[in-house]
Amino acid sequence: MEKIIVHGGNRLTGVVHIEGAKNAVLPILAASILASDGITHLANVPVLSDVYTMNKVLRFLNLKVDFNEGKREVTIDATKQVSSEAPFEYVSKMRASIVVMGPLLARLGHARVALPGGCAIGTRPIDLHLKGLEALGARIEQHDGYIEAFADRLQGTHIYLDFPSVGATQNIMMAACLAEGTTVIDNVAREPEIVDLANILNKMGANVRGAGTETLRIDGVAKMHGAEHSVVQDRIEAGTFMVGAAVTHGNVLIKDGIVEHNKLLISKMQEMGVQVTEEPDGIRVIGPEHLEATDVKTLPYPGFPTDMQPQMTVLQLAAGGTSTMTETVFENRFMHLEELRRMNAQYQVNGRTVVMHGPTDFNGAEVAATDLRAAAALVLAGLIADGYTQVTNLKYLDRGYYDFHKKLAALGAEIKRVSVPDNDAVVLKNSHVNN
Ligand SMILES: CC(=O)N[C@H]1[C@@H](OP(=O)(O)OP(=O)(O)OC[C@H]2O[C@@H](n3ccc(=O)[nH]c3=O)[C@H](O)[C@@H]2O)O[C@H](CO)[C@@H](O)[C@@H]1O
Ligand SMILES: C=C(OP(=O)(O)O)C(=O)O
Repeated sequence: MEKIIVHGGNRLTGVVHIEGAKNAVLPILAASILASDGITHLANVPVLSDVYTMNKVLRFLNLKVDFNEGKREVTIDATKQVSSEAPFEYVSKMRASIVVMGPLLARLGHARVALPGGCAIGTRPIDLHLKGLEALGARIEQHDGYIEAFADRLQGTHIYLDFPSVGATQNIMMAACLAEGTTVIDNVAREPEIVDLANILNKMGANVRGAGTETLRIDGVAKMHGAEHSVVQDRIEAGTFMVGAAVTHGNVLIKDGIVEHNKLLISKMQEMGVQVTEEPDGIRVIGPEHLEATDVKTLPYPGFPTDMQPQMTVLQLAAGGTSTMTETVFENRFMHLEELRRMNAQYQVNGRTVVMHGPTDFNGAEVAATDLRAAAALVLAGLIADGYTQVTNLKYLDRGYYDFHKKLAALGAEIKRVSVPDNDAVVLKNSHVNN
């Protein structure tokens, strides 16, 4: 078992480099299925376990995938016969593999993909993905835990999404690229990762307009080819380090940080007294001595991102007074709070809202991550806790953060990652544990 052990109390200072976005590269890797001609070259690919999983899915589908981790580059050859089945073994590891469905269906007229199921943060149905593909003319069947979709050639149409789902938008837009005629999709997701996907699709020969707005218009083309693309910066990794700087009273430059992508986070942090300024080479975050309370509600982009919610609650708990967080995107994304309670957090959950009472004197404790962003939040709390915090279940952290502990150590945190036999206790010099 691996653990991160952090000793709280150090300010974060310096410069941090941010990787390419997990949530952009996963659908982009799936998009490479559409290239029946030529090679796709991706740069700024983050070295994450989710990327390895998506690469395995693509290899299973008979694509040739080479990942040069040192250079952060992936090349994909999808010109050979592509297979149409993504089995449970992979899809169960990572829900995002469902986005191979649209490209497979569009290219092959058939896709058989294991049902992804839910995860710790919610039930996560895919009804909107399927409704969209059906509207494009696909026949959908569900049996033995698999979704199977068939279509001779998809037909362009007008689709209204009941909710701006990120995954549904991606699946439907990729399917529509090779459909006959024009597809208009209303109420789509507007995340920067959608814009990044549209950008590479267009480089691959597709005709997608409106990415970043509520309506996408896609004129179908007969064939697509490989392209070169550099993945957009990870706004959630950037936001996580911004919170780290703020909560430790630190002073950190998020190298090449994109203000536009984190507007709501920045405005909430400023409301709390954090200094956030745009500089020529990135975003500088300076944490105040005393943080003010604030109320936050998660919403689809450009609203406050649910993927920053757990990290933000650590900042709110550190602030003086009563703060609230309302989670509207996922129904079960407060599991990190139970672990933070073990570190002395005081709060009540009322339905989708948590009411937090700060400032919290966090105590170091042994805590377990329940999901990806929960893992990051627990490490952030450890940075300001009295004594030692041990965070386990790091497989979640590795889905979305590359060398998280090393980047924090480079900014001045006292932190290390250790490997211990499963039944061995690590003895810590922690006054709270020992007393
Ligand atoms: C790989 C990736 O990019 N993951 C992101 C993506 O996930 P993902 O694409 O799964 O998120 P969605 O936007 O689809 O889901 C948002 C909400 O809509 C619901 N829903 C979604 C589809 C559907 O067919 N029916 C339905 O009810 C979900 O259960 C959830 O409650 O967007 C989320 C919301 O910003 C982020 O938290 C995830 O990090
Ligand atoms: C919820 C997340 O990812 P996924 O949709 O891949 O589970 C996330 O990145 O916080």
